[in-house]
Amino acid sequence: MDTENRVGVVVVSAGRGTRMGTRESKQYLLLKDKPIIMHTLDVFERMPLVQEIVLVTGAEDIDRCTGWIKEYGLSKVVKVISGGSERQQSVYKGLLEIGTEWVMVHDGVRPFIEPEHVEACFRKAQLSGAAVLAVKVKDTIKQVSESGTIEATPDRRSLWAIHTPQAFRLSALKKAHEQAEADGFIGTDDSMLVERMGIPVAVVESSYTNIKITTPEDLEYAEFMLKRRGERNP
Ligand SMILES: Nc1ccn([C@@H]2O[C@H](COP(=O)(O)OP(=O)(O)OP(=O)(O)O)[C@@H](O)[C@H]2O)c(=O)n1
Ligand SMILES: C[C@](O)(CO)[C@H](O)COP(=O)(O)O
Repeated sequence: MDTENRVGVVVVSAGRGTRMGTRESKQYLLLKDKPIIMHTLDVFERMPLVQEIVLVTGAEDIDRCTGWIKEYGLSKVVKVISGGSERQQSVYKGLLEIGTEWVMVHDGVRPFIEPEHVEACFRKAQLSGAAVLAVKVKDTIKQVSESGTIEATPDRRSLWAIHTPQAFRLSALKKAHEQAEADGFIGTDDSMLVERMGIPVAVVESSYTNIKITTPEDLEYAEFMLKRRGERNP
């Protein structure tokens, strides 16, 4: 496969998981005896499209992650580095280690991403410059004031919940991060940084199962998802 058709992946895993409330950071909790982060890395490891993976983790977790990567035979993980205090800083540190023309950024705590959606996101980015996975919102979304009163009800037909991976030309994403840093701007995802550079970002439909494991009830759903996956691919 030529270099234009290969992509590097930054998997961010340096968060504390405060909303999960466990002593162990959520990305290292075991699902079917395997740390969540290893389930996530495994999806990208198996994709021919993926040339290299950079794992961004806590400084204190580098050694055990390196051990697991060997144990699970993840040959595409070329670097394990420490992240920053914000997700955005963790992503930027990962970008500095990527050597491919295209990059995808993925949350370490989204282990149920489907390879066909990863591929669709990358192909769309190659055509349009930048692309993210997302799902249409199912609820009615309200904008609520600090005092707890509804201020606005945006038209649901235009609302999407944004997922990862998010795919970009590496040079464009790096530039967007550097501009955000210079402006003191912190975004909750990478596409926000690219959008503010005036670059259009395409949205590709993902699956509702691509959850970000965030709060305790997500773990029960994750167990269910793994069981279902095991039954489908015994
Ligand atoms: N400084 C940070 C913060 C977050 N992340 C990663 O970004 C992803 C999405 O973040 P989130 O789910 O919010 O994770 P946490 O920040 O760990 O969770 P919380 O906000 O509940 O503390 C996770 O894989 C997390 O490890 C990161 O690499 N570096
Ligand atoms: C990048 C992201 O997963 C897209 O939904 C999300 O914005 C991460 O936000 P968090 O505050 O770190 O959970």
